[in-house]
Amino acid sequence: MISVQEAQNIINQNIPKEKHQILPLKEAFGYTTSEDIYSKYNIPNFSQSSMDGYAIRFEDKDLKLKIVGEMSAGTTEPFQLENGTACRIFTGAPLPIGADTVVMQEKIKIENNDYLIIEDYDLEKKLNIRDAGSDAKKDTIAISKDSYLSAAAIGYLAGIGCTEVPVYAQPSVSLILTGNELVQPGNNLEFGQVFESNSYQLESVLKQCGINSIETFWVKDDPLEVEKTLNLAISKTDIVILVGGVSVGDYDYVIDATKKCGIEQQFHKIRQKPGKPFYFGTKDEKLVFGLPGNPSSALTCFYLYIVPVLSKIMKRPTITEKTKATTTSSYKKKAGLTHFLKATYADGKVTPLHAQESYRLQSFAEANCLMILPENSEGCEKDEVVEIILLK
Ligand SMILES: Nc1nc2c(c(=O)[nH]1)N[C@H]1C(S)=C(S)[C@@H](COP(=O)(O)OP(=O)(O)OC[C@H]3O[C@@H](n4cnc5c(N)ncnc54)[C@H](O)[C@@H]3O)O[C@H]1N2
Ligand code: MOO
Repeated sequence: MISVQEAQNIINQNIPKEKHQILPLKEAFGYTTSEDIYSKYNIPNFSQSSMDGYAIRFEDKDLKLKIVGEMSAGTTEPFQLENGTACRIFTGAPLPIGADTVVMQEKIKIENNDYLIIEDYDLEKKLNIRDAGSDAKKDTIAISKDSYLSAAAIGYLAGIGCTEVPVYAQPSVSLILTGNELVQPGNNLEFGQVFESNSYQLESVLKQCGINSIETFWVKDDPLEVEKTLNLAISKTDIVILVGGVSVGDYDYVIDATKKCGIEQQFHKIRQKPGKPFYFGTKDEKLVFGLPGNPSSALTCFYLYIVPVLSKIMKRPTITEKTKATTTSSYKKKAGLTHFLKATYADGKVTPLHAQESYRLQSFAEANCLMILPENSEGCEKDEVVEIILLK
């Protein structure tokens, strides 16, 4: 058995190089750019009014100005503004040639229907004008390499006319759920049967990590079936996650199957609770994880070991964050294993929940963090500062 830190180090040493792909802009949300993105246009590509009002030459601000012409958003015909005149203008419209300032319509008076008197004592030259190229300059970097594409970033790229984005590719993932006892929700639960919940939580958290390409297989505790499915999964996808059957029982065939499929074991079993029987292996650039079947153990191991891998491959912000908090109660444990307790965190304080057993998901459903009690500790006292992993 190895320590949590050793397990994390071994996984880190085996993370494959990131791959690149070009995606249509509409599909790029949640990815990270793998190259600098240049703007092909000045945005805005003309001097633009940011208010409904009147375009003027600033030097004319104290004159009575004759209102000539109108510019509305979408006007494509240029208009020349002469001295001593003003032009009606609306938000988003191009500025007439010669105009350098826009006065809001709330700050003027109209005389004799078509004469403008300005009553804006704070008026400054260039007020209410968006300069050409002020949001993006032609042939300069609009969004740099390694930027996370949030909703706003996608909107910005659309606004500069971008249609395709170079991004770090997402790995494809297979999930293999093993167990004779498993039935899908929706069926009657017969004696000895268990509703299959791991695929539900793992598909959800994979999606949260930005993985859409997920192939899910359910197999019986049958050595040949496990081996055949693992061979298929590893030939088709970059990452394979087996669930259940990684322990020492007579029906736990996963470790044998990995050997038969030529997967090189990097480690099996970690000094931690829950999740002690966690397995990690590699085949060429492909990664194989064996999560313990107990749902709480499976999800804890996923957060600890698979979330960081996905975030590194895709250079995406991770959905977990390590920080410190003060305990609201004591918790006792034996030295020997690192414990990850389902807990709630608020205002700098962490409270371990009841129901820490690894078959139970009830407390996990309530938890927003995992509280870490190190291998050699015998627990914690109330008001002690401990490390926690926030789950976003
Ligand atoms: N003699 C020993 N027995 C066990 C040890 C050990 O060290 N010595 N370790 C225990 C620990 S810790 C864990 S964790 C489990 C892990 O076992 P497996 O990975 O082999 O998982 P299974 O036996 O297949 O299942 C465990 C448990 O989880 C339920 N399960 C499995 N898959 C699902 C699923 N998709 N959805 C919902 N529930 C699932 C399954 O029914 C079992 O109750 O081994 C201990 N034993
Ligand atoms: O370590 Mo197991 O994952 O606690 O039940």
